[in-house]
Amino acid sequence: MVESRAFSAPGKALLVGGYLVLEPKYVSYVVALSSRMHAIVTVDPTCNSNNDGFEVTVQSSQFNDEKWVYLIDGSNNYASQELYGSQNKFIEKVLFNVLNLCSPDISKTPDLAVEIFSDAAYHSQVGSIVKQNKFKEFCFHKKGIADVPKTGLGSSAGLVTVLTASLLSFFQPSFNAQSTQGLNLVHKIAQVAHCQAQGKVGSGFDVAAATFGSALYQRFEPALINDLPAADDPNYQLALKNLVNKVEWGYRAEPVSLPKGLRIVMGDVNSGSETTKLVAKVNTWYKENLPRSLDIYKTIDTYNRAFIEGISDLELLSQKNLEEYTTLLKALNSRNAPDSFPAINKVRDAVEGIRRNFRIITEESGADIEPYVQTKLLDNSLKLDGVLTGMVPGAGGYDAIALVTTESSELPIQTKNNPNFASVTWLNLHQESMGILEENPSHYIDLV
Ligand SMILES: Nc1ncnc2c1ncn2[C@@H]1O[C@H](COP(=O)(O)OP(=O)(O)O)[C@@H](O)[C@H]1O
Ligand SMILES: C[C@@](O)(CCOP(=O)(O)OP(=O)(O)O)CC(=O)O
Repeated sequence: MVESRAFSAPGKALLVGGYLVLEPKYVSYVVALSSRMHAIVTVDPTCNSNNDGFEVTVQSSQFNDEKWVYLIDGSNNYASQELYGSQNKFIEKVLFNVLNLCSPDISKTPDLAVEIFSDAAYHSQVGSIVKQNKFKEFCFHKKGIADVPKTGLGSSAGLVTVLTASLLSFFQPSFNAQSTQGLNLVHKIAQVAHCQAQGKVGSGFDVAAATFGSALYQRFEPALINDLPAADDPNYQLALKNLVNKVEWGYRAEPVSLPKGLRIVMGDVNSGSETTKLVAKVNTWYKENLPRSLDIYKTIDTYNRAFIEGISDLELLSQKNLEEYTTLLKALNSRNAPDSFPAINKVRDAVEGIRRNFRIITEESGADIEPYVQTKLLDNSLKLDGVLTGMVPGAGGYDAIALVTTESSELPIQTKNNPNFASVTWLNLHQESMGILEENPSHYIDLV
């Protein structure tokens, strides 16, 4: 009998903690977004089209029907061979690590098919057409995945996370994406695969958000992944199993959620900044400017924590005194909020402090974290009705702005025909608390 299971995982925006989160001692606040990546794994237990091993076909029909077909013959630590010359490191590394963790018997493994879908906000929608059914809708592009501009919501982290969940659900049928154990398992494998595919160990906040949803995140020690043996080392499998099943990683992913009545609004500006280059420049600046750079990081950390506290104060107020909280939201909508509401001041002062210090780093390091055009855009955004605060998310740069606003702020309407916002596309999404979700596979068929 043909069987299917489906999973989805959210995109991300790092509101506070950029750069600092690369070190385990600093906390960050990452919001999971409603834009989700989806994977549907289908298996016909009687089907095996290749005598030399089993095949895993991963298809992204949204992106010009792109397809990657891997043959796994069990040799060389379950290394896979792509049969038609297409490369996708993210898929390859997920396969490699899931297979090494589960070490299936090749002769008894049927072929697997995985279909990937990504929600619209991950990519520019220019030139795409929408296909939908009663449950889902997706944009279909004429170009392949590498040629469609990204918006920076973490498509590769989402892909790696759902693909890991879907493959684990086949190799470990009792896999439960809602259990702590299931989530931790996906998280570790997805972090390993994502780092290997990227060729670097980032902080992993994007994979954490895809797995656990919105969170206060502190990273694991990078050595955990860096110290794994090479992929073709005979000890790889054992080392991976040990790392995943026995080692305590020590990361923090504590669920958070924006207080009710508030939402996140992402403005896509441009896809112009490369995170790796920005990080390299900031690292050089940091090393050359010690101990002053450490003081700047400590100051930013204090503001980061004040932001987190301010959001939590707002949450508490919404629970304890709904009347005052409702007045606060109304005041925000009519722009005469500040002074009388300490929680608003706390959040705003914190973000101002973070931005001020990143502008110093921008000037001194040459890394355009908050370049002048973004400063202007953010300052103009803060003048709109319903905006609590705003920042350049993640590594910053020219890519995007993130605003925390009231639910009724209607920014697209407020900024229509306003030349100050001509460069901004408001993305249609909201904050989401949940990370990986198991979905109904029948919701992805008959898209027209
Ligand atoms: N829907 C998809 N189907 C297949 N591969 C995808 C998909 N979305 C993302 N990817 C993979 O992730 C890569 C983009 O990753 P990356 O450059 O890290 O961008 P991002 O910042 O969005 O994660 C793509 O080139 C592709 O290999
Ligand atoms: C600098 C960073 O702390 C944050 C980067 O955040 P982005 O959201 O800009 O990331 P990408 O999607 O990888 O471009 C690096 C890190 O945490 O890995």
